[in-house]
Amino acid sequence: MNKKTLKDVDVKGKRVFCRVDFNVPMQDGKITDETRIRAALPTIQYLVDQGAKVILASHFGRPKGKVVEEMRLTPVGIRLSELLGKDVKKADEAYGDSVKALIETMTEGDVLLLENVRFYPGEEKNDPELAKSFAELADVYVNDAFGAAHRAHASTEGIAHILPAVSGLLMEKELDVLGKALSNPERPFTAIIGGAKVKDKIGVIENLLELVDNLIIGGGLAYTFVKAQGHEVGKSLLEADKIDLAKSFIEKAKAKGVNFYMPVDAVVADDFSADANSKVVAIEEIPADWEALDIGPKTAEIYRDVIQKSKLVIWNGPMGVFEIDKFANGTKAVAEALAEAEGTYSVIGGGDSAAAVEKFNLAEKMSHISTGGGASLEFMEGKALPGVMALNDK
Ligand SMILES: Nc1ncnc2c1ncn2[C@@H]1O[C@H](COP(=O)(O)OP(=O)(O)OP(=O)(O)O)[C@@H](O)[C@H]1O
Ligand SMILES: O=C(O)[C@H](O)COP(=O)(O)O
Repeated sequence: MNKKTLKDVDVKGKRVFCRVDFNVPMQDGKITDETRIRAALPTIQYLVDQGAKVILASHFGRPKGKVVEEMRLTPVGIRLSELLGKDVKKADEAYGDSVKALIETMTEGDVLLLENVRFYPGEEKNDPELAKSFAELADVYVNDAFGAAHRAHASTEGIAHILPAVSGLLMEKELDVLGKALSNPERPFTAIIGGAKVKDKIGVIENLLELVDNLIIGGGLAYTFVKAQGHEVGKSLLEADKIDLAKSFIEKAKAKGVNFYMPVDAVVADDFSADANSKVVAIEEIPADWEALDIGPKTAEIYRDVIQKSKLVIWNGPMGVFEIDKFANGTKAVAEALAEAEGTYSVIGGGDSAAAVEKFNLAEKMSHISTGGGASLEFMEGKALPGVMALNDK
C-alpha cells in the first residue's frame, strides 16, 4: 500500500483520533455480532501499548443527523472495555468543550469512545467545519474503519486533510488481502456472486470478468441470467431491464475465455416463507406460479467442484434465502466447499455472505472475512475508496 500506516508515525503521548467501524448488528440494545469490534482490537491495543491517548470515533446505524437514543454507542463502549480488559470512557458527544474536557483528563494509554458521529448532520455531508471540530481534539488521525472507507464523510475523509493521517492495522490488512487478490491472483481464480439484485452487482461482475478464470452466479440475481438464456423463471426475482445486460455479460465471458457458471437446477417454493411447499426442479422447468429461492443440489455439486479446484475464491452474496433453513442448503454447500478446499485461499466479501458463514460456524475455516460490506464491493468494482485516498502518501 502506498499510504502511510500506524507504524510510520510516533504516537507516544499524542492524542490520536482513531476512526473505527463499530456499526455492529444490535437487537434490543444487545450486540448480536461483535466481529467488527474484535477486528479493531489490534489497532486499539497497539495505540494503548505505544502510550497514545486513544480517542475512538464511529458511526452506528443511520440516525440521519439527529440524536437517536437507541443509536448511542454506550453498549459498544461497555463491550469494548470487557474485550480490552481496561476502562473505556464514553463521551455523550463527539466534539466540543465537554469532549475536550474529558480528553484533558486522559493519560497515556487511556481510551475514550466518542458518541455516534452520525448524530451530526455535518458528518455525512463531509462538512469541513465538523471535520475541523473533530481535528481539534487530536494530533494524529488513524483510519481503521475499512467498512466505512467507501464513504466520504467528515470523520472518514474530511479530517484526513487536516491532521497527519495514516491507516490502522485492520485497514492495512483488508487493503492488502483484497488488493493482492485482485492485482496478482493465484489461479485458477474464481469469483462467486450471489445476493438479491443484479443492479447492485453490475460493477463487480464487470470488473471481475476482466480478472477471473471462473465466474459463479447464484442467489436471486441468477434468475435474470437464467431468463437471459431463454428460460422462464416463474415468480423468481427478475430485473427485466437488466436481461440484456445479463446477456452481454454471458457473451463477454465467452469472448474472454471465462467459465461462466449458472444454476442448472433450483429449489422452488409456492411462497416466500418457511412453511411454503418446496421442490427441486431443473432450471428449464421453474413452474409459472413458483419462485426459485435456492440453487439446487446438482448446481451445488458443480459449484463445489469448481471451488475445490481453485487456488483463490472471492465470494460475495448468498446462493439463496439462507435465513430460512430450507433454502439455506446452496449457501451452506458453497461455505462448506470453501472450508474443506485445501490450498484454496478464500476471501469472503462481507455483509450477508459473512453472516452466512458465521451462521454455519465456518468462519474460522475461511482465509479472510472482510469487515466491509459495501466497502469490499466497491473495492472489488475497482473503485477508489475516499477514506483511503485521503490518507497521507508514503
Ligand atoms: N433466490 C433468491 N430469491 C430472493 N432472495 C434471495 C435469493 N437468494 C438470496 N436472496 C436474498 O438476498 C439477500 C442478500 O442480498 P444482498 O445483495 O444484500 O447480498 P450481499 O451482497 O451479501 O449483501 P452485502 O451488500 O451486505 O454484502 C439475502 O437476504 C437473501 O435472502
Ligand atoms: O455496515 C456498513 O457497511 C458500514 O458500516 C457502512 O455503513 P453505511 O452503509 O450506513 O454507510
